[in-house]
Amino acid sequence: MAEKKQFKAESKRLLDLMINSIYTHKEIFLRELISNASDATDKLYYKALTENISEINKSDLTIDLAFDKENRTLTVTDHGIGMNKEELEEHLGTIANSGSFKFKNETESDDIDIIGQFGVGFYSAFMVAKKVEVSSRAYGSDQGYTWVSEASDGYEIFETDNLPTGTTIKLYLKDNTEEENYDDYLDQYHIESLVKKYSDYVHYPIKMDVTTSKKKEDSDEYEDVVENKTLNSMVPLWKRNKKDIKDEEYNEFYKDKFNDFSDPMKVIHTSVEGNVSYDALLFIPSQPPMNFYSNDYEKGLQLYSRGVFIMDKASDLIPEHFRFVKGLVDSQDLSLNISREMLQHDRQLKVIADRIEKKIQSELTNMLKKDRETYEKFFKNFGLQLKFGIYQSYGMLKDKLQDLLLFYSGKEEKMITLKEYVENMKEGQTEIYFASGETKEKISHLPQVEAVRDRDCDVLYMMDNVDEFMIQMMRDYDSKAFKNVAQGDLNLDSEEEKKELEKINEDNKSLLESLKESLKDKVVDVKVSNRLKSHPVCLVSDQGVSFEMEKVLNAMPDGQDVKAGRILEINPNHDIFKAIQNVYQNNADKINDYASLLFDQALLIEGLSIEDPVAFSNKICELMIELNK
Ligand SMILES: Nc1ncnc2c1ncn2[C@@H]1O[C@H](COP(=O)(O)OP(=O)(O)OP(=O)(O)O)[C@@H](O)[C@H]1O
Repeated sequence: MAEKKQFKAESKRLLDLMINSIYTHKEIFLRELISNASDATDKLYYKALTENISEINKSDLTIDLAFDKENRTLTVTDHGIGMNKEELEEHLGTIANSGSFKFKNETESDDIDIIGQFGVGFYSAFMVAKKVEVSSRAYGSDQGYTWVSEASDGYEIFETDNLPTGTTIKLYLKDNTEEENYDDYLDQYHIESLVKKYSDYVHYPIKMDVTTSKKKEDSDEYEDVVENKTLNSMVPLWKRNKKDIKDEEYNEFYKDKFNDFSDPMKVIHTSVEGNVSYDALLFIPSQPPMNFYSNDYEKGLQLYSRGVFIMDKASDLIPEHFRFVKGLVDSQDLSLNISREMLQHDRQLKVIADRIEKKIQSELTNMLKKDRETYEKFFKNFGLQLKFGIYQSYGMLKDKLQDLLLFYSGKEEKMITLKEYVENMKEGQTEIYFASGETKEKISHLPQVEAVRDRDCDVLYMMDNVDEFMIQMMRDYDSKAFKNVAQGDLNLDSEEEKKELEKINEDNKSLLESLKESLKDKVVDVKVSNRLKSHPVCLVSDQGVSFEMEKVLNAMPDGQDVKAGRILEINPNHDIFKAIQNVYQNNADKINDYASLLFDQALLIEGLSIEDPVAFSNKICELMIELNK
C-alpha cells in the first residue's frame, strides 16, 4: 500500500513569500497586530464572562502602543489571554496556524467579534521589522516566555520572569532605505492616523502617550505635555442605535470622513440581518463633487469587516447610476482573502450591493413623494446620472429609474414626473410630447411647441444633451410613446382638418415643388402644415435623428457629419404664404431668393446655423430697399 505523506513547507521561503507578496501596503502590519491584540482581549473577556471570573475588569483591557525613537522600536501591548510556550510555538512558529480561527469554531458564539482567521497576519510585522520580540504570559499561567525572530533564521523561545498577563510585541524597525522611510512608524501623528484609518472601531481603547504643545497657565509660553490618549473611537456611529444619533453627529461624521464642506442632503442608515448581515451608512451629498462628471471621480463605498477597515472604494457596492452616493458598509459575513485587501468571493458582496441599490431607490422614491423640494434639489445635482443610467444600460434600467425622472413642463411651468404628465394627459392624447433645446426660453419660443400647447397638450422640455438619446432607449412610458414635436407628423388634426390640409397642399403642389427644387438637397420636403399658429415657417426633422441629436453628435470629439433630414413647413394661414403665392405667380425668377430666405429663417428659429450668413443678410437688405423704393 502506498504511504501517505504530508507536504512539507520550506518555511523560510514561505515566510519570505508571505512577507513580500501578500500585502500591497506595508502599513497594514499595525492593523494586523492591533487586530490580534483585540482578539486576545476578546478571548480573555469571553473567559471572564463564561467562567464568572470577577478579577477581570473590562476597563483594564486596553491595547497600548509605544514608540522609542532612539532604539527604533514600536510596541503593541495587550492585556488579553496571552500565550504559553506551546501556543507560541504553534501559533507563531507555524505559518497559517490560526489559534483565533480554532477559538471561533470552538466557541461558536456570535457575540464575540474575532477578527483573525488565516494565521498569517502576525508575519506582516516582518515587512517593517528586522526583528520581532513577543513576550507573553498566558492567563492563569505562572511562567512567561519570549519568542524572538529575525525572520530568516527561525525563532527562539526562552523563559522570561515577571511578565504581566497578556502579550507585548516589540518591533525593531528595519533601516531606512531610499524607497521606504521606516521612521514613519515612530512618528506619533503617523501612528495616530494609521490607527484612525484601520482600527478606529476596534472595541477596546487603543492608547498611546501623546505629546502636545500646550500654552502654560498665566504665561505666553508653550510647553510639551504628555498625555495617555485613546486614539480610536471604538463604537462606530453605524453600530449605534439610530434613535440616539443626532443629525449633527451624522453630518460631522460625513464631513470628516468624506472630505466635504457641506452637510449631506440625505443620510441613509440601515442595518440588515439575514443570510448576509451588514450595517450601511450612506450619504447623498448636497452638491456634486467638483470632479463628479469626469473620469477622475471614483465611485464606491468604504468597506469594513467587523469594524476593521478593509478598503476605501469598493466600487462593486454601488451601481453606476447611484455613483453619487458616498458612505460605508460594515459586514461580518464577507469572505476576505488572506490580505484582507480584496474579497475572495463576490456572492456576499453582490447580495449587499443589490440590497443597497434597492434601499437607495426606495429612499429616493420616498423623498420624491414626501419632500419634493429636496428631491428637486437632488435631481438638479444628480438627475443627469439617472438619465445616463437609462441610456447606458440601453434602457434596461428603465423600470428602475423612470419614475425618478423629472422634466420641466411647459404647461405647469415646473418640474413634473412622467407619471404626473400621463395623469394629466388630455382625453384622446396618446403620446407624450416633448421638445428639445438649450433653455426653457428657447424651447417655449419654438413654433412647433406652440401648436401642441394650443391644443392644450403639455410639452416636456428636454434640455440635457443626453435626454433625447435616453428617450430613444426608453421608447415609451406607461405604453405611451414619446413624441418629439419637431419630428414627423403630430397627429393632432381632426379628420376634417387633415382633409383641408391635404387640399391646400394639392392646390399649391407646383409652388411647393418649385420651393423644394430651389432648396435642392437641403430639404427632403416642403409642406404646408397645421403645426404652426403665429409663426411663418418651421423646420421639422424626418424620423430618425432629430436636430438636437444632430447638434450633440456633431459636437462630439469624434463626431461625424450627422444630418437630420429637414422638412420645411409653411403656415398656410400666415400672410407670408400669400406673399409667396404672389411671387410664384407674378415674379417667378425671385422664388429662389424667397425659398432660401424662408429656409434660413427656419434654421435660425431652430437654433441651427445658416450656411451663408452674408448672402442671407444681403438678401434681406435687397428686399428692404426694394420695398422702400
Ligand atoms: N497578541 C496575541 N495574543 C494572543 N495570541 C496571539 C496574539 N497574536 C497572535 N496570536 C495567536 O497567533 C495566531 C496567529 O496569528 P496571525 O495574526 O498570524 O493570524 P490570525 O490572527 O489567526 O489570522 P489572520 O491572518 O486572519 O490575521 C492567532 O490566531 C492567535 O492564536
